[in-house]
Amino acid sequence: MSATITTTTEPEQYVHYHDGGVPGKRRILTGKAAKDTFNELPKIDFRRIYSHDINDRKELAREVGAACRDIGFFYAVNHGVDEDLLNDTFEAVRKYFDLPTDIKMECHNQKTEKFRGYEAFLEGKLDPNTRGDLKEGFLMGEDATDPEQNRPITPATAEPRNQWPSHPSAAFFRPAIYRYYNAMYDFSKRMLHIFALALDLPEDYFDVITTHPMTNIRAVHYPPQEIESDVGIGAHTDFCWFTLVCQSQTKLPALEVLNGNGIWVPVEPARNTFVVNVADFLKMVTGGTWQSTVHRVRNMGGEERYSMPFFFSPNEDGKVGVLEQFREPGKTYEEVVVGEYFQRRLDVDRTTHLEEGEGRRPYI
Ligand SMILES: O=C(O)CCC(=O)C(=O)O
Ligand SMILES: [Fe+2]
Repeated sequence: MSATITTTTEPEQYVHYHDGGVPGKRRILTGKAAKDTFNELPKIDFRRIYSHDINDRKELAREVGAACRDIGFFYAVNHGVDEDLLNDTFEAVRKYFDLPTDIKMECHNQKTEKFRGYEAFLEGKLDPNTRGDLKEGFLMGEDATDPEQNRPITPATAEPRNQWPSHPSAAFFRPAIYRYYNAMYDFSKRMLHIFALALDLPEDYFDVITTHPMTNIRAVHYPPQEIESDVGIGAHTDFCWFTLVCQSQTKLPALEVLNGNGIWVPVEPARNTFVVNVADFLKMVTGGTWQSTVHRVRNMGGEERYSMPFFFSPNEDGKVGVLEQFREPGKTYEEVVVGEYFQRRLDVDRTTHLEEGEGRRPYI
């Protein structure tokens, strides 16, 4: 005779996401199985980034380092970028998205290899399980032919990369975006020093591969979503050193960050505050010790939402590899060419944009 032992096991549940076209999943852990993870983002006071005293900058870096390791996201308060400039940029972004579709479509992003220009509703599809991202956007970035930048890029090219609307009713947009771009660029250069300090490296350690950074602003408009299964932007990681997000003041949070237990943690909108997140290249150099944390947007609060992420990357022809201090003996490590990795990730996004296409335009 044998006794029958029955055990009941809870069905395992997972959160699914796409990381540059590569599907990933994370088990949802609750009760006793739950790990020690974060349930909110720390607020870090960035006044110290402007201090002439290295000890102040190092103290700031310690707080930043802990957030990068444990969360991959934090709020930067007292960042020093002019609040009126940020408000004016939001106003310009709002006005731009209110323009007639044909004026926006003049700069349709499928006309450029680097996806610059206007992206229409549902054309983006970062999570293939959705009907597309419920957002419209405008992407610009490093371009040696735009005089407002007045900076060379690598590899040197005189080919334009950005597209700008030519209609007089949109003339306000380009200067407004450039004021924001140049302010965020300067702040990002300082920010990179803090990340280097947080890794116990000299402040300028990453500067040699960030002399001509790849950069992007994506201005985004998320209408209120009515269908529970929709997303504003599907779950993903960012492919840059780090991202600075300015978001408009909606009553309910819309940006969400995935924690170690597979729970989406809301990012509360806070006035004059940047949301900062570690992205793939910082994860790479730290051998994964810092997290490039998965995030998404769901705009369920019934209000229009606008955001203006600034993505800051190394030089296009730079190479990144795991830093000495994170290498394990006997293991071999390969370097990644920044521009190649970047373009691979961008191409995945661009082809998912082109899937079965009602109203979708071919890449020209
Ligand atoms: O709109 C946001 O708050 C974040 C957008 C985002 O994650 C992205 O554009 O990569
Ligand atoms: Fe993102």
